[in-house]
Amino acid sequence: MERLYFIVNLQAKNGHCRKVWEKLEKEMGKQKIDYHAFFTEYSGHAADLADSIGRNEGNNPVLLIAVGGDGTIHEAANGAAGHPHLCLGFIPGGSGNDFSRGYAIPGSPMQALGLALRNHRPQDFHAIDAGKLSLDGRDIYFVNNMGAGFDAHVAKESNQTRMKAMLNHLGMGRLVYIFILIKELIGYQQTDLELKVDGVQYFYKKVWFVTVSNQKYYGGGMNIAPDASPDDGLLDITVVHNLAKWKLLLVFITVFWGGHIRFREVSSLRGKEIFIETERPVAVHADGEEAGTTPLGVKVQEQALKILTERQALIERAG
Ligand SMILES: Nc1ncnc2c1ncn2[C@@H]1O[C@H](COP(=O)(O)OP(=O)(O)OP(=O)(O)O)[C@@H](O)[C@H]1O
Repeated sequence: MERLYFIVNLQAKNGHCRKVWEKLEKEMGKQKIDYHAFFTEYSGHAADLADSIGRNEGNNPVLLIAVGGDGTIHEAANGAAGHPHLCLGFIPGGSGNDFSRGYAIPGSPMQALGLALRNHRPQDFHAIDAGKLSLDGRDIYFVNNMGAGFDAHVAKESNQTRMKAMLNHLGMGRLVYIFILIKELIGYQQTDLELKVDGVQYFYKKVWFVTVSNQKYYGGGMNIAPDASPDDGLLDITVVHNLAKWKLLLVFITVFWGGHIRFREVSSLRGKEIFIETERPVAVHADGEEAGTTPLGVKVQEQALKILTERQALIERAG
């Protein structure tokens, strides 16, 4: 049996995650589960905690569960990369929770705890790729996706707004992205973009944004990269360009079911190594967390992380 650790962001979903953790704690108390829990105290702390757990545990098998939102699993993955005996799990307690959607992890915290606590079969652990984003002299891993341009601008504004707290309080946290998107659409200036994918160059005019995805979901359930697979050794690129503002709203609606890829202003590419340069520096996010500005490089890291997932169970049930 693996040693069980939790990294908990009680601040996720504007503090709602505390309630999630209290329920988990109670259940584990009832079942007399042996575990260690650490609580994040600052932005970036989950990465430091995952890294020190990896170092302290030597070669012992460890199941490290991040409890929070996509930002928390993003940080935990950055700390866990390079510690192959760590397996990452996730219990959703944030507002977006795209990691659960994209990696077949239950969306209900109690069911996700059930997955963490049951007797695991080898096929419950799954090796996934990660993206390595290099910019401003730093390397950052992402597990879901990264984006540059309008989407990163919206992510940044959404994370900073007081509206997020209010909507989270009302149980409508996902709406914050939509409100901010409409608000920021009016003044945003598109930019020309140069993209290099596995050595091939592409140019796009008036680009709203470019995303690089390891799995399909993004921004709280939008199907931005319908064909992305987290274990194919490839990253899926989506460029939205040359689009009138009113049409961007139309395209945006279709992203929820992946219909946007049919528009001629949406280009889809796939590759292992990507360089992105823009006419002027634009905001960049990694898994929804602010990461800096363009230019940047991205490289797929094949099977960089091991995660606990229901993926195999879903495949078996479907088959
Ligand atoms: N003690 C803390 N105080 C302030 N911020 C923290 C603390 N611990 C973690 N954070 C930061 O909280 C931010 C948000 O966390 P997270 O993304 O997990 O939740 P969320 O934003 O509610 O969910 P989602 O990303 O799924 O919408 C992250 O940037 C993380 O670095």
